[in-house]
Amino acid sequence: MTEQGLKELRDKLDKIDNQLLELINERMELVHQVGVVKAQSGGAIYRPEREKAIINRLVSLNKGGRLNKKAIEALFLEIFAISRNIELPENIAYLGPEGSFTHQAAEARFGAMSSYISIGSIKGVFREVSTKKAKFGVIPIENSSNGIVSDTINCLSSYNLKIIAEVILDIHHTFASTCDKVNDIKKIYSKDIAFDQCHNFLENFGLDEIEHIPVESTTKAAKLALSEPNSAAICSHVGAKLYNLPILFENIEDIDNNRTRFFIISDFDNAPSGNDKTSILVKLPNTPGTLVDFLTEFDQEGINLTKIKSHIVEGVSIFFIDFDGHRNDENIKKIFDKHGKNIKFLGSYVKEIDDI
Ligand SMILES: C=C(O[C@@H]1C=C(C(=O)O)C=C[C@H]1O)C(=O)O
Repeated sequence: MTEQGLKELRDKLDKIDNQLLELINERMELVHQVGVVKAQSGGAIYRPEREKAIINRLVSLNKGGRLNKKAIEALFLEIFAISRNIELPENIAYLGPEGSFTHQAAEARFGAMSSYISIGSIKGVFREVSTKKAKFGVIPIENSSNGIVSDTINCLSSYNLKIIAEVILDIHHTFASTCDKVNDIKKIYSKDIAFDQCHNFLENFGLDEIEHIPVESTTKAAKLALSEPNSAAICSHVGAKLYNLPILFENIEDIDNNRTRFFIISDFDNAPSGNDKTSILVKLPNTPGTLVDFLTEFDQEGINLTKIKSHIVEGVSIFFIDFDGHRNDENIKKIFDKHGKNIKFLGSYVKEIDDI
């Protein structure tokens, strides 16, 4: 391509950017007006079901262009996040530290312009949202290799907050160190579950015999590995970058679909989107057949169960259950009417995935 050809293309791009800027500003003006209506009526700013409907509509409209679904989603989620900040700037508390996978999940949904507060414990995140220091909280609920996160279930049981969205993140670990040679590494820092998830890698490189030091987070592991000679960290790409720790190997996890599901919690209920999931906690009498009877009712009402996990909270056995549909659906209402006293409703939210 000639210099002239390149200049012409760039001139065209500049024109399109000018139009985009004008259109986005026009959009933000309307968003501001929506914000004023919401402020008058006390309506929730974040409407995940509306955002999902917009993305679905745009994806189905998009025939033949170069943008795929993932690109449309990434573009518009960022626009929505900026929109919400124009309606009302809001804080997001996440399970830290900075650079944690939960931080990544939070940024995937709330974009670059939101204000984030890193909190050291899951309970702390619930507290921030309950006391209204943050409008939203982001916490992990389960990982495909390590199962359910007990602290999150305990807090969902004891706090009166709602799950308003789920976020699924592919979890990749990196092996990072200031050492050039793997043989020079004498100790490895990481979070306990990350060691478990990278067992094959450690064995293949003869790193399973050296000292493994579990610390609270993979970000802290990166920080420690930077300051100590002959050490390494198993951490996220973002964590290594945060401390400028050289990455020796990427994607060292044993299974390639290592995923974590996160919940976004807040203080309001979502309207139905047409493709929702509902989560509940159920406490049933400890007598034979009660669980089977309870689950049979879902079958009779044609409700598709997607997850059931038993869990002990303060010595009492409870069940964490996910199923398709919204709390306002007629068949789901029937279950709540009948078993309301045994059920704690945790939230109905846009379904991102069947199961992890
Ligand atoms: C503008 C609104 O508020 C938020 C921003 C949206 C947007 O930018 O389109 C959509 C849903 C809400 O999360 C709205 O509710 O319509």
